[in-house]
Amino acid sequence: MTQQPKHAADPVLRFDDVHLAFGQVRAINGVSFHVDPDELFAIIGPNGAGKTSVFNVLSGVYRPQQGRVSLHGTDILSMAPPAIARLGMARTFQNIELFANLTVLDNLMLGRHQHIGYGVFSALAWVGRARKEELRHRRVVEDIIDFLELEQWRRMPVGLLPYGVQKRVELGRALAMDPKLLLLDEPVAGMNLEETEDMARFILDIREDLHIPIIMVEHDMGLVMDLADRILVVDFGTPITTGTPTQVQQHPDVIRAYLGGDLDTTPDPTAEASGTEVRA
Ligand SMILES: Nc1ncnc2c1ncn2[C@@H]1O[C@H](COP(=O)(O)OP(=O)(O)OP(=O)(O)O)[C@@H](O)[C@H]1O
Repeated sequence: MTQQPKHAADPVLRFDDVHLAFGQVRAINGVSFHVDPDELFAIIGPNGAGKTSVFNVLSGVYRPQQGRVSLHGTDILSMAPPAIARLGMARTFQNIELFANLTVLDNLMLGRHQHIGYGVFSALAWVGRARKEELRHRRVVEDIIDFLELEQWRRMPVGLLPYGVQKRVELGRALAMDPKLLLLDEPVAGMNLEETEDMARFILDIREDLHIPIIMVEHDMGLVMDLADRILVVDFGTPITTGTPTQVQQHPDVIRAYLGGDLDTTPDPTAEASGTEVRA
């Protein structure tokens, strides 16, 4: 995996006054934020608030009617999803999107080839070079397997693995793309407590050891408050506030938008999963 230098620099991402509507539905209504190098930035909001729409704009799936979005200074709004991915925007999904019949190793290799690979013609013309490239990709993938502690499952078809491990493989596939910015869409949804704790540790390691900035959309408020440097709160597509976890938790509009009550982040002892959903 490419280690990215730690430096105080321009934001990695600028998302500036973006508007996206589907007919009468304003999915994103004047949202602006930036992500700094090494930052773990979270986006929270009730169901239908527009969080996934922001990710779909970032990965080129949705094209907004208004606004500017740039990754390391490059305008991405006119680019197609594969080009944005090649630029370094890697994503995991709410619902796992892996090849269930392929092994962990093959899923990760595919993730790498899809976005970085060499063409058939270079393979024919430069057999030696292509082989070297292949070995290099293989080493990167092996590093990711070590990093995410996936050794014991490396030769197993992904479809046979426990849910939490499949989510980890998906994270690995995103890492295989050498991301400049990692988008995590509900990384712990549906996980039990142990799986959630494992995932939290890997997310922190990605930021601290690999220095890859992250945007995370997540409903588990305990996790968000523990991990995020800053949080953007949206409701009905409209930004409510951006701030540190403490600032956000105390913001009256945030409390109102969520519940008309407390933004409770203490674990629910009756909950089976990680149990830190926002509760009334
Ligand atoms: N392709 C689409 N066509 C029509 N409406 C859409 C489309 N995508 C999103 N929307 C609408 O935009 C709004 C925001 O949806 P979005 O999925 O971004 O919310 P969300 O915050 O991610 O919700 P959740 O937490 O439930 O995943 C919703 O009203 C949704 O129905």
